[in-house]
Amino acid sequence: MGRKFVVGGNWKMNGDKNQINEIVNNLKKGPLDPNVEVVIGVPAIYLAYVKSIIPDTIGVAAQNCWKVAKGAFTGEISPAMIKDVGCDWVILGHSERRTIFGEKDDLVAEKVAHALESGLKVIACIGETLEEREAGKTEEVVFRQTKALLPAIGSNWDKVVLAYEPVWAIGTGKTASPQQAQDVHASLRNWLSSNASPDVAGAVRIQYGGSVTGATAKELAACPDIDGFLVGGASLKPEFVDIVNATQ
Ligand SMILES: O=C(CO)COP(=O)(O)O
Repeated sequence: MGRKFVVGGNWKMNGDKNQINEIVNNLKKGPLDPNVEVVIGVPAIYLAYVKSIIPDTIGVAAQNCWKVAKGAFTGEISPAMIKDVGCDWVILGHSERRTIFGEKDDLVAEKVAHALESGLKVIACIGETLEEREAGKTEEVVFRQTKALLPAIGSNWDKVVLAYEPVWAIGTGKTASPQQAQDVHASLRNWLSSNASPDVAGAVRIQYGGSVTGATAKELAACPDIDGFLVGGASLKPEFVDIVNATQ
């Protein structure tokens, strides 16, 4: 036990230098709970800029990367490049990558494997659609997505944070209830105990993502198997500080 709370801000394809300056100033002003790990997911083109103005206590993540170090892959970036500009994290398998860009479980796994081999830490996203939830398939989907990651992660679980993001809750204003989120987190941890190891299950941090706000964060954060958040829209706003501080 003793999992350190970890809050990610996924800016998605938002922000320009002016807005980034505002967000970073707000984070500097905080105050941010020193017991919480904070990682911001930045558009690739601004990674180096953000890294140059953000305090070292805040992690910086790319929102995607490719599965090899270099080569003829026009438009892609590699984990080696992310590291080269001083960043330590990448978000992989986000539902927007899966649905809009057609990324399947096996591609996400290849990306996770290469990112970890390259020395990046990974926020790996999983989560069911509304249709899957209504068909009673939430666990099946989340277990399938996680199973694909097991060989990719291997013994690197200490470099991985899982983000459970039900697709129906993302950007919709429909936050999962604390009970709904807790139930999935607990059953995922249970599944990991049998399919990875009890140690992994006990240690891995599972974030919840999907319409988290300053108003909903505290109750969610109080759930025993919720170890942090991956925040979209609210990570662009001053209330992100309240979300970081939700366990206080
Ligand atoms: O997709 C998300 C974070 O990765 C969640 O987005 P919202 O917080 O905007 O719903």
